[in-house]
Amino acid sequence: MQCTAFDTPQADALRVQSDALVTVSGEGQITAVIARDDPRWATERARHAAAGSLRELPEGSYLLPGMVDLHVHAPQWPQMGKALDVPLEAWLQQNTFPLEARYGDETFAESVYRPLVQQLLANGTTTAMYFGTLHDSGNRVLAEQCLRQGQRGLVGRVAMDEPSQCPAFYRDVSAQVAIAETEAFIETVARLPGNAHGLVRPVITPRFIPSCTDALLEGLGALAQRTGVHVQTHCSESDWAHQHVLERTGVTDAQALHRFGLLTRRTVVAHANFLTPDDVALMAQVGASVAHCPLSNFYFANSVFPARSGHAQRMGMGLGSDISGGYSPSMFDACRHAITASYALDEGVDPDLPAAQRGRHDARIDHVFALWLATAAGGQALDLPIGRIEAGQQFDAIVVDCRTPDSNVCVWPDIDSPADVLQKIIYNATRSNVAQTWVQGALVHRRAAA
Ligand SMILES: Nc1nc2[nH]cnc2c(=O)[nH]1
Repeated sequence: MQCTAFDTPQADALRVQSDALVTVSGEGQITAVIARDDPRWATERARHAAAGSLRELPEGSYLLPGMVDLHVHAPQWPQMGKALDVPLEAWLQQNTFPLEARYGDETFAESVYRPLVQQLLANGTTTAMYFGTLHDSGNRVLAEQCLRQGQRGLVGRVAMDEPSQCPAFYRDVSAQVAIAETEAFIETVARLPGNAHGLVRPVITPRFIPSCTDALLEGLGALAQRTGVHVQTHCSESDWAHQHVLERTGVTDAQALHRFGLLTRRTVVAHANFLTPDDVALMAQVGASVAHCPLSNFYFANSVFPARSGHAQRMGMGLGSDISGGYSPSMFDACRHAITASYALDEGVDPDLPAAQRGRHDARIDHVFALWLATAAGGQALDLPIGRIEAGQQFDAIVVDCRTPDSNVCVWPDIDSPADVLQKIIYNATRSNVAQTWVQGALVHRRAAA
């Protein structure tokens, strides 16, 4: 592909590769990114042009790494954009558990998961880490939809067995059953037809400590240690959730998860707003990561996740939409919310306080950091070679077209530098700018012609 590519190899480093040739193997791996002034550029371009394998992006279109959404509740898709006026603990019981309980019905699961995967691809999300439900059949439908539509998916069979927190209609009958079914789902995913390259992966998924018994957490921790598969859960999300775990276990979420064997290099904990300094050090030491969900944090988390300081302390992190605690499927929106949230944390929000006491300074992140969170950092969190446009990475990428007639990204070529264009993309791109979505070298979504 002959294109101008933007990516962020590090948190504060934007890389612009202008008019480069990105070459991709038959297996979908980037084999080289050849700069315009490299002597190989002309010969490689001519070779691909003669073979009919050259794609040239038009003026005004740019290549970006595909978006990595580290936290999506797939069964909550029908609930996106509503029911956000109650606190987390009420929202779970009143709205979310009754909806999630329906996914034993495969037809219903298909009617939700097919458009979900389609819409996320259309928004530029090439990798999603999904919470499913308790139901083997529904979770299999989700994994199959990822495979069929070509999305990189990490799919978790949710485990939750604590009777005081989970209603009888949506609860594992025992820790043993939840552990056995999680293990069976790991096998199911490995054996899915068409999944030989591991495009879809299973995830061990205790919902969060309040909804799991110690026996379940211990069993899933042992399974994580034995299999090495990814782990996802929620951690210290809100005042209520954080206090609940402190009272029940005597330690913080992160420390309890560690004791249970659930904090690994391949663990992603969502939210994590109330991590203590010791928790951050523990996360960094283990190599576990946070799915920063800036939008849903405004509704449920009572605070802003301090991404800048967590990164300074070498803790892994990426971005999550947290559908449907977050109401937007767009990772461009997640980038914007992450930036806005960081400004709110930095400046503070209560005008009655003196300026010096209002905020937590040095908390701001910018659009480059936000793009890094949504791409390279997400890939690093998942321990997968995705998120950058360079040799050795998978060709998971999106083409952003700034000249589509309904674009909110307005570029003036004689005023805007390439870095300005990228900034405008992060602030103003919508789904209508996502012209193409590529996963592992395959074109998996193309915007419909206007
Ligand atoms: N945001 C969010 N937090 C949770 N904590 C436990 N379950 C959930 C969930 O579904 N969404």
